[in-house]
Amino acid sequence: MACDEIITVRGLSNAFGEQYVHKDLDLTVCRGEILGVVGGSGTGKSVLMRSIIGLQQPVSGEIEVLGEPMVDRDEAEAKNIRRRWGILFQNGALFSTLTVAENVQVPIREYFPYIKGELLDEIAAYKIAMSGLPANAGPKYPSELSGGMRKRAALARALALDPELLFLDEPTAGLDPIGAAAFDELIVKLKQKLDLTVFLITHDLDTLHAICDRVAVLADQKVIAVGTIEELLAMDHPWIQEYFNGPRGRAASGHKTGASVG
Ligand SMILES: Nc1ncnc2c1ncn2[C@@H]1O[C@H](COP(=O)(O)OP(=O)(O)OP(=O)(O)O)[C@@H](O)[C@H]1O
Repeated sequence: MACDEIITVRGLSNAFGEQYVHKDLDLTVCRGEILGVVGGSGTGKSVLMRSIIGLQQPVSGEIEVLGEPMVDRDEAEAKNIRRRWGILFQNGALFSTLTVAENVQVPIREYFPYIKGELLDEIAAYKIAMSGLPANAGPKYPSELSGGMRKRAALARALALDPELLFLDEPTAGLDPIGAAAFDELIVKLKQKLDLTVFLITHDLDTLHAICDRVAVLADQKVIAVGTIEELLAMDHPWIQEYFNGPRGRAASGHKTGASVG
């Protein structure tokens, strides 16, 4: 099937001082897919995500998201584009002094200040339910939630503005295997219901096998390969072989969850 490009990265280079994280990196994400992004620690997965969402100014290269160029956009234009995606940062990044419901309301208040009172509460409650949290989670503070519930609360906030695109940075890190599998299933369900495209950074081999349509591998400052796990396994790159075909990779391929992609 032809790829309807929702994210296009061409010739991207990122550096901190003299240290290059990416050099001439290319990546395409197709509308409707769950793209897994993997790579060793420090290969620049988070920096890549930050570049795509406009939080990291690249040294060079072009980035287009939802048909809009992202590099050097002025703030007003960038703000309009930002409302079309949701982000779940690595640590959840919830505001600790706000309740779950108030956290979910933050982006709605920012972009739709005329939505107030009961309607605002209802939208937040709907997003909280959609993320698989009980209704009584709304008035709780992040510190009163388990790690898994905090992830779901952060997901509810990421879904607040009905995004077309969802960025997830290691969503299952720190969850027990049952919690992680449940989170994977939730992502697939939401993707199908809401027609989402998902950019998913993960180290979790179970997640890759269970829900990703394609996987992009970062190494040597580039995306060295993109494809289904089967396609990647056919490549003889040592990191890919060790990662997917090592003991943990083989175990994960035999323990897929009931989640399916569609
Ligand atoms: N703000 C920053 N200032 C300086 N260096 C940074 C900054 N952010 C990231 N880096 C460096 O860029 C490199 C890539 O970092 P990044 O967080 O993207 O890696 P990652 O692949 O997401 O790693 P992990 O899997 O451990 O989360 C690292 O060497 C890191 O130290």
